[in-house]
Amino acid sequence: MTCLSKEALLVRSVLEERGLETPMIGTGLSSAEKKDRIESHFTEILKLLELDLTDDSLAETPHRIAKMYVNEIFSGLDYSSFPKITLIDNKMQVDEMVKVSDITLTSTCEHHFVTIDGKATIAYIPRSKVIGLSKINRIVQFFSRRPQVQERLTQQILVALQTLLDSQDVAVSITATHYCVKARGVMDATSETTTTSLGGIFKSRPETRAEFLHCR
Ligand SMILES: Nc1nc2c(ncn2[C@@H]2O[C@H](COP(=O)(O)OP(=O)(O)OP(=O)(O)O)[C@@H](O)[C@H]2O)c(=O)[nH]1
Ligand SMILES: [Zn+2]
Repeated sequence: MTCLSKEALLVRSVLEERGLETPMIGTGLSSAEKKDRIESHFTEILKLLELDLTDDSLAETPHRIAKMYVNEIFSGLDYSSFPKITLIDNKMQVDEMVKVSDITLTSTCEHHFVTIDGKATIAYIPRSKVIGLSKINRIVQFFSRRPQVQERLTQQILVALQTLLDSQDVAVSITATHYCVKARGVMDATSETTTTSLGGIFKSRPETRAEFLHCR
């Protein structure tokens, strides 16, 4: 069994406590076992669609999907993929907002298992700790690599950062295109969805909230 980092364990326990963890059941299966089983089920799905799996283009598709689910697009279901977090003491006494804009976000809609394609903007006010910038992008990436609803994704990122920074003063905004809205169903090619989660001073102080929401 992989040993989880103390940051991964802490974030998971706070999300569970707050009822924000992705609903999961434990199977006890290894990654290799999961991939084997997913491959075999996808073989059945493709056959039910009457696709010929002896065709050289399709033959490896169940295997590719299994690998993609476990190693890539759903790897954030496993806390052993939680990023290594670098925090440094705020010796430089930064007390103004640090904001990272337009973070690439690619996730998967849990209702239809198609892509959510968006961008995240994240800000925090440093207190005792400053976080390595790329770690913010990596946390976005980790929680995006799950079947998601955008509202939960936004909250998970907020609470993970609040926990790691030991401060409530964090803000997260996500704007995304849902391919379940764009490429099927209602077929709306232009609408975007914005979700925002604000903590601490971002919620309580209108000027800070406005600076986050309106200034680039
Ligand atoms: N709140 C929220 N809803 C989402 C998200 N992703 C997809 N949905 C919605 O989930 C709903 C599922 O509704 P259903 O009526 O069960 O599914 P459906 O028959 O495929 O519905 P249509 O998409 O309207 O064709 C749809 O309205 C989706 O647009 C998300 O991130 N947040
Ligand atoms: Zn959907």
